[in-house]
Amino acid sequence: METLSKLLQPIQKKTDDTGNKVTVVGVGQVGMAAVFAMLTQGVTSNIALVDVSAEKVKGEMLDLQHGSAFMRNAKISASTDYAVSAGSKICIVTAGVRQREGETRLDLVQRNTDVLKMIIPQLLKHSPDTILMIASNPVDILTFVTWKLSGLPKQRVIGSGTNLDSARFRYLLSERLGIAPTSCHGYIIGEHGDTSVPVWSGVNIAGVRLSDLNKDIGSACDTENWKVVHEKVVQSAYEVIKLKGYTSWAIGLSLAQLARAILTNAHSVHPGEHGIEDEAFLSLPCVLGTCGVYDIVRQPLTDNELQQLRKSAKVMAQVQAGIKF
Ligand SMILES: NC(=O)C1=CN([C@@H]2O[C@H](COP(=O)(O)OP(=O)(O)OC[C@H]3O[C@@H](n4cnc5c(N)ncnc54)[C@H](O)[C@@H]3O)[C@@H](O)[C@H]2O)C=CC1
Ligand SMILES: CC(=O)C(=O)O
Repeated sequence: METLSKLLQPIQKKTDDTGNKVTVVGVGQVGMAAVFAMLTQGVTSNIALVDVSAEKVKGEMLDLQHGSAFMRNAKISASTDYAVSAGSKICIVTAGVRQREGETRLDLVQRNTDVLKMIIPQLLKHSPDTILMIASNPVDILTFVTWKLSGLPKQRVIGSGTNLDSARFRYLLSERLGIAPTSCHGYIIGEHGDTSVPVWSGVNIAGVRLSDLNKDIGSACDTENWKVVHEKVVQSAYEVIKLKGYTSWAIGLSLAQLARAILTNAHSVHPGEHGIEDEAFLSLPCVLGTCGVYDIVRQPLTDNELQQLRKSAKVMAQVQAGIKF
């Protein structure tokens, strides 16, 4: 008798199905930060990695598997073959090129559209019921591209959008107010990045709106110059890219939070990408759960905030018009 048979008396065949499988396509800085956050936070116990580089994807898989005993018994698989992604509840796409110093996110659009053309049909072939979550940049436009390529209903195509910008905003508010980021409530909506819109009218601490204390907050005539907080949010990625070459930890944590909301059917509200009009995807506060986006919160906006959101949508539409599908 072999050792295994001496140890175990089989009662039934084991299944690998955990019901919470997540595939991450692109095992670069963003993909691996998201994977590490999801595994260490116990967001999923079943991760599949896919990348074009066979060596890199195998190396990342082995390195994580060697850490298994420090985590929560997750199954970690990897391949260049999309069959490894079969049965995923969520597929997160972080593959493609990133900005070099001096480039904007919009500069990446056609190169990363071409990458998505290869990836999306493969993901859907193996996981037809999946929710697609896009992080590759320019994320708003690539979420629109994914929606077009996939033919899925909008509620199942989600971009990480301004979830990251909002987290940066809350951190910077916390620094100025001396209050924890989790207790500083505020949303950035619209484009992830350069034309993002800070909803100053709703920023609050324990329900106390800062705009009731300073009616000019965030505007050009605000003598306390709070608008610099949003300016810093917009500059954040450029600053980090200049310093370390890429951004990774914050977006990894942001993706893990969105994945958790879906896998736990949390009905929690996140500024995620959604098709606000037929031809543009921009971030608005969305209620997320196991079926994807359930609702969009009807956030009251000032005329100025609405005008900025429309400007964001216009920029998106202009860039989208030039994409070759
Ligand atoms: N939405 C957000 O808030 C953020 C988005 N990003 C974006 O995420 C993307 C990835 O950034 P990084 O991880 O830093 O880049 P990276 O260069 O470190 O990794 C990209 C990975 O994609 C893989 N890849 C390329 N083409 C592929 C294909 N056709 N199929 C499968 N894998 C493929 C590469 O082999 C590489 O491993 C960029 O577009 C970047 O701009 C980055 C930070 C924040
Ligand atoms: C690169 C990028 O999109 C970010 O860190 O915001």
